[in-house]
Amino acid sequence: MNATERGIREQFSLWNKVDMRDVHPDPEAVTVVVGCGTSVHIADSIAASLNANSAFSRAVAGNEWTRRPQDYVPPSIRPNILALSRSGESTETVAAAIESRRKGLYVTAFTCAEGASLEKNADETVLAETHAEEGIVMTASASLMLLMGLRYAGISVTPETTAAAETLLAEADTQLTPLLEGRSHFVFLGAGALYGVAREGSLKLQEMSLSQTEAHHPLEYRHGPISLIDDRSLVVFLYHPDTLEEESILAKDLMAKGARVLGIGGPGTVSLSVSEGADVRPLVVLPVLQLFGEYVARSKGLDTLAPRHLTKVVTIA
Ligand SMILES: N[C@@H]1[C@@H](O)[C@H](O)[C@@H](COP(=O)(O)O)O[C@@H]1O
Repeated sequence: MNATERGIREQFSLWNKVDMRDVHPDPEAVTVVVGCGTSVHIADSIAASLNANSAFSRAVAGNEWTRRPQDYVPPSIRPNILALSRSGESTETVAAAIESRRKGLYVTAFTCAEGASLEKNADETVLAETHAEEGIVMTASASLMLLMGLRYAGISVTPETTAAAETLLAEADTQLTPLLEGRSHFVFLGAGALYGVAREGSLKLQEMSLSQTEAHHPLEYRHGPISLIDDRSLVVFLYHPDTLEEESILAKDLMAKGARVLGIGGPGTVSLSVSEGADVRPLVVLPVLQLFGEYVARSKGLDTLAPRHLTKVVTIA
């Protein structure tokens, strides 16, 4: 087992160590959540969770926030910034924090890197302890920042949530191999706060297994992308409990067209049940998406420790 896979399987003990102290959004302010790569996908789930808990928020990619903030939030609004970065050194995220503070905006950082540039350029920082040996691909660190974001949004993440995620991963572990056989077209579907993690599942699969993948809101899939479905398709369906019925009808339709469906929290060729509620579901399902990438990589004979063309941190001179 390489460090990437170990990071996925052994992350749960870290979840229960996260200390959030009293870090919460200002309910009167808009919160812009910034990051790059995995961190901006996690940001998307956090922003959805903040909105659902009455704190207006949106996720913006680091460089977009630095270069054209007016395209995301009107200049008359002065948002607070939540910056996410495992390394604390991604150029675009650090630049977004610096530029935000230059304008007098309050910056909170979630990171795994104590003393890095992001912490130095934030008003407050919450640190997560991750595996020192985590590889290029973000796994436990992504889960930890999502957990922190859910707590930031006021959602209760308890040891029971951790246990539910661990049980789900163990169940997935026994079911994934037969699903993959003959499949080369991968789709991730998720609604609301599950959309960010659907995108993250898709990114994980690209990074780990060099596969072409896509992520969509479930009912958007009928509006064009469905034309690609055939007997090479594998759809990872992250069911939202509020829209289970309409999503189940879509899954049935996809299976009738030849797709296999990994149904997480709903029906599929393989169905995994999720005991926890909608608010923590993005976190509970995330390790399964990480393990999915590992399985597809293994089926292609690829090592996920150091995927081609990727570095752990992207710094731009
Ligand atoms: N290859 C890594 C990605 O896996 C990571 O998601 C991104 C953001 O990193 P960080 O969270 O450290 O800012 O950086 C690089 O592109």
